[in-house]
Amino acid sequence: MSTLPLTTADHEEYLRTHTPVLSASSISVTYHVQPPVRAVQNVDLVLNRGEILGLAGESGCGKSTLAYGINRLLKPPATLTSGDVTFHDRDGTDIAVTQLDGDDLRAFRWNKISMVFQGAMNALNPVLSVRAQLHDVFKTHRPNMSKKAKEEASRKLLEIVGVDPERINAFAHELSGGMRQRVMIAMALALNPQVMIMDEPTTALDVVVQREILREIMKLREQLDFAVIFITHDLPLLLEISDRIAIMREGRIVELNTAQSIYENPQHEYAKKLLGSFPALFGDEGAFVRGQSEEVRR
Ligand SMILES: Nc1ncnc2c1ncn2[C@@H]1O[C@H](COP(=O)(O)OP(=O)(O)OP(=O)(O)O)[C@@H](O)[C@H]1O
Repeated sequence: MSTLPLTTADHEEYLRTHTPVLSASSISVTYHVQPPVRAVQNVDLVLNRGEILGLAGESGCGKSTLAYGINRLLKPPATLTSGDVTFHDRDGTDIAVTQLDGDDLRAFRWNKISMVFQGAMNALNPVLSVRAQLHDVFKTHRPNMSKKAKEEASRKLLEIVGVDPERINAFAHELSGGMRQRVMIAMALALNPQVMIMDEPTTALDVVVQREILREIMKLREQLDFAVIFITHDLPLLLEISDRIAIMREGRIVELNTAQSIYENPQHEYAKKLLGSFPALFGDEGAFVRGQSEEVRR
């Protein structure tokens, strides 16, 4: 049984003026442990072309599990017990993501949807240079690319994410946390995906570096036209950067709305409670938080 998330007329209007890139319906995921954990229950979610969709909710509510389910990255003991995911490609074809397997699934992943994982900055291989790791992405997915083209594309990617291309020779331990995270984002961008899922991509970084990287992501998605599902329990941050926000609780999306509406006119009791737990959002300081949003958007 599906319970529809609360929303407002503004949101309906928003949906009418945007085009979906990814549609997920009735997604349910269970971890088969004792007792079983029904981590995601009958979730419907549409991601529109070029938008940033924030996924908020307290730790353990199922945000990462939903993202893994959508991108077919679940591993035992988790299984997708129900649901369909359809990717609406730029060229007009629809891809039934839940039906893909083997080589088709591997080709789809990273080409169409890429993911920046929680703690990604620690995911670089310590014994390979940045060059080797960037080249590897192309070697796997673009086997016909020449060495020269791989080098050019890798340097260009570093430039795009704000890392000096000369650092292509560096190893992970020679880079700051922010730089390592930028390299991970460069790898996620390498194949020009239409969707990027970012799971707490900046939580481990200090606030100034976080802001810089987020500003970069917002700029990039305008330049490169990809949509983002951005997962965090930092609701004030989502209010700044997202077009829409889905609020999850106990495996379900309880409210789905434009960021503006969630900020000004939250519908669900839990959304109100979440907003209320960030006192700085209200009063003069609250105005400052939204004010920054305009600055970040520029
Ligand atoms: N490998 C696992 N085995 C059993 N249960 C799991 C496993 N991984 C996650 N869970 C459970 O699934 C539920 C959803 O977890 P999930 O990590 O998706 O939440 P989250 O909202 O992303 O949390 P966080 O913000 O802490 O990452 C939680 O109850 C969690 O304990």
